[in-house]
Amino acid sequence: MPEGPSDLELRRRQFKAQMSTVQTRRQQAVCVRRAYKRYGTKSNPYVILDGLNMTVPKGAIYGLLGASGCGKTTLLNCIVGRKRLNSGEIWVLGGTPGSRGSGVPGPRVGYMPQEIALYGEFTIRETLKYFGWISGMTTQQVEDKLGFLVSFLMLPDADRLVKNLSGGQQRRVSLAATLIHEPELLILDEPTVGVDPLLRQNIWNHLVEITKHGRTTVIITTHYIDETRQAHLIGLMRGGYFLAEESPERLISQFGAESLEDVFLKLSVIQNMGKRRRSSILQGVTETIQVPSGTINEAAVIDDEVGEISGEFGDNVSMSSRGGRVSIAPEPTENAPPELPPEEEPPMTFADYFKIVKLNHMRALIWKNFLWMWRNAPVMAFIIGLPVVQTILFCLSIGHDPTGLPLTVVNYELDQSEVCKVTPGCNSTRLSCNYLHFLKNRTLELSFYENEEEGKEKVRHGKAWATLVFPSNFSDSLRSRINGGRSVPDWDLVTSSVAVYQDKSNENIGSYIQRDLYFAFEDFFKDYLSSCNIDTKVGTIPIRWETPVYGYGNPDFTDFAAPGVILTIIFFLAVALTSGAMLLERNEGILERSLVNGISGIELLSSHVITQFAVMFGQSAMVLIFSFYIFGITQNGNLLLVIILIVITGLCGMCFGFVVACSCDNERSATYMAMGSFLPIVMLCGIIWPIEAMHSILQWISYVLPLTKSTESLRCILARGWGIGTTEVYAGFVSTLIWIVVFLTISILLLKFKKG
Ligand SMILES: Nc1ncnc2c1ncn2[C@@H]1O[C@H](COP(=O)(O)OP(=O)(O)OP(=O)(O)O)[C@@H](O)[C@H]1O
Repeated sequence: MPEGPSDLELRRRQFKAQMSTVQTRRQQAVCVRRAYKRYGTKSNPYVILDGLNMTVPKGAIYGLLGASGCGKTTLLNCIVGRKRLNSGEIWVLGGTPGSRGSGVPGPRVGYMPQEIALYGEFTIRETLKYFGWISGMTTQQVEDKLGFLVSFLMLPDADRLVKNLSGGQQRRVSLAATLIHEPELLILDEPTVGVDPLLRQNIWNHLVEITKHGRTTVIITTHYIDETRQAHLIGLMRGGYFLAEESPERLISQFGAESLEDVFLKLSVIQNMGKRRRSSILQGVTETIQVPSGTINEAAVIDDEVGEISGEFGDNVSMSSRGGRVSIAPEPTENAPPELPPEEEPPMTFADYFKIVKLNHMRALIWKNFLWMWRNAPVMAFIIGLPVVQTILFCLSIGHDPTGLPLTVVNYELDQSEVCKVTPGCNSTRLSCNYLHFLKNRTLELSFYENEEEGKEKVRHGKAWATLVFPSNFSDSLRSRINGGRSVPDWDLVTSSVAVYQDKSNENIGSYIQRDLYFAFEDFFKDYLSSCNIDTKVGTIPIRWETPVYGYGNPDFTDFAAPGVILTIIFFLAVALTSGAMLLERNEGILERSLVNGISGIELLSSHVITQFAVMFGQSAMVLIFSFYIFGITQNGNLLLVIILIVITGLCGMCFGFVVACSCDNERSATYMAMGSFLPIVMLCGIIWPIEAMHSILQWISYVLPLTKSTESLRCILARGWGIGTTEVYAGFVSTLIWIVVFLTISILLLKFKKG
C-alpha cells in the first residue's frame, strides 16, 4: 500500500504561491527586500548584503545556508533589529524591527547567537530563570519548562554552573535559553555545532513539532547543509544575495543533485562563471548542468550588467518565469488574517514617557547583576577594598614633612677637631652650635666638614641637600649686630650670616629646608635673646600670625589634597567597575541577547546604576571611615553633605563608565580611554596644585571638568565648614549632577544608535 504524504510534506504544501504586495509581505514572519549592508567606509566599502531578498512564511523552518563569512549572522542581526541596513526594507512579524509597537526586539523573538553568550558563573537554572523573567514568565512557568528542556536537550543537572559544562552542553543551554519563552520567531545561529547526531535529530524534530501549528517560525543557520533537508525552505546565500530560495526537495530534484551540498556547489559554479564572463555564458552553463528554469536567481549571476537585482527573487520568482509570478506565503485561511502591528509608529502618548522601564525587566537585570557579584565575591571584595587601600596609602604617604634630610656643615668657628657643642649664655662664643642644635631638632641630619669645598662636593654628588657655612667669628658678629644698632660695621653684617649652598632641584625639599632653617633660626634667636634678658619679641619679624580663620597654623598638604584624592578614587573606581561590567556583558554576547529580548538601554543602565550603587556605597563608607576617623583628615563641615557629594561623584563616575563601555569595542580601548581621561582630570582639577597657578586657558578647561568643582566644594565643606548655601559648595553639586545627565544621555544615545 503506498504511503501517504509525510507530515513534513503536508506542511510544505501549505506554502503556496501568491502575488507579493506590501500587505502580503507584512503577513510573512520575515520579509527582506533589496537589503544592502556594508561594513567599512563609503569610499572603501565591504559589501555584505547586496540587494538581498528573503521571504520566511509564518510557520516555516527556514534554513539559511552559506559559506563562512558570507553574511548570515549580519543578516540575522538586521532581522532582530540589532544592526541596521544601509538600504532596503525588513518586516518582522508584520512590523519594522526596532519601531515602537512592532514587538521586535522583544519576547516575540528568540535569538540564539553564534557565541555562547551566557554567564559562566550562573547555573543552568539561573540562566533560564533570567531569560524567562525578561520574557515576562513567572518563576513557576520557568520551572515547569526547565524540566522539559533539561531532558529534551540532554542537559546535566540544572544546578551545575555553565562554566563547568562542555562546549556542546553550553550551546544547548544557550538554545534552551532561546526556547524557554516559546517565541513566535526563533532565530538560531548554528545551534547544532558540537551536538551529537542523535541530539541534532532531536532538535530538528522539536523544531518541526513547534512549527507544525503555524504559530512558531524558525530561521536556522548551519554548516551541516544536509540537515536542512528537514527545513521547509532553504535560502542559499553567496556573494551578498541568495542564489536560490526554495524547498530542499524541489532544489534537489530540479538540479538532479544527490544532496543539497551538490546543489549549492552547482549554483556557486554558475555564479562564479557569471561573474567571470557575464550572462552570456549563463545559457551554456544551465544547459550543461541542466539547471531548471525558475530556480536560480539570475539577477545574482548577471548582476554586473543588470545592476539592480531582481526585487522579486525573494518572492521565489526568477526573471525567466515572471509570467507565472509566485511567492511563498501561507495559504489564505478562512479565518481572520493575523493581527499585525500598526504600519506607522503610533504617536507617543503622555503615559508612554513614564513607561520607560518594565518591572519584570528591572527585576531580572538587578537580580542577575547581584548574582554575578555574589558569584564573584573575591573580585567584589577587591573592588570594595581597593579604595580603602588607596586611601590608606594616600594618608600615609602624601603631604607629610620629609624627615632625615642630609645637610653638610662647615663651621669655621670651631677649632680643628673640636666637637660642636651647645654653649648656653649671652656671651657664648659657639652660637653657631646653638643654632645647629635647633636645626637637629627639626629632624635634619647634619654632618660636619673641614672646608667649604668638601661640603659643597657632597651636595654636588647628591649626598646632601645643602651645605651651611658659618664664618669664624659668627658669634661675635651676631652679638655686634644685635647690640650695635645703626653703627654695626658692614663686616659684622656679612660675618654674622650663615651661607647656604642648596640643591634646589627638588622644589618641595628645597622649600622644606628653607622653612626649617628659618624656623630653627627663630627658635635659636629667641633662646639667645632670653639668655641675654632681652624681650624675645625683638627677635621676630614684625608680622603677627593670629589663629587662622580656617585651617591650622602649620598647614598640611594632606588636608589640601584629600578632597580631590577621595573624589578621584571614588570616581575612577566607579568608571572601572561599570565599564568593566558592561564590557564583560557585551563581549560575552549577553548584552546583545538581552537587547534582542526587549531590554532597553535605559533599563540596562538603570539596573547597573542600582546594583553598583550598593558597591559604591560600601566603598564610600570605607573611604570616609578611614580618612576622617582613622587618619584624622580635617572635617569641619556637615557629614551628610560630604556623603552626598561623594556618592553623586561615584554616580558620575559610573555614568562615565557607561560612556566608556558604550563607545569602546574592547577592554583595551576602554583602558586607553579611561587612562586618557584620568591623567588630564587629575592634573587639571586642582588636586595636586591650585587652579589659580594654571595657564589661563587651562583654568577654563579645568572649570568644566567633572571633578574640579566638586573637589573645590568638598574642600570648602571639610576645611571651612561651609554649607550648601555657599556658591562654592553648591556649584560642586550642580556641576556633578549636570555631568551625570550628560554622561547618561551620551550612553543612551550610543546604545541606541551605535549599531552596525
Ligand atoms: N562589525 C564588523 N565590521 C567589519 N566587518 C564585519 C563586522 N562584522 C562582520 N564583519 C565581516 O562581515 C562578513 C560576514 O560576517 P558574518 O558574521 O555575517 O558571516 P557569517 O556568514 O555569519 O559567517 P559564519 O558562518 O562563519 O558565522 C565577514 O567577513 C566578517 O568578517
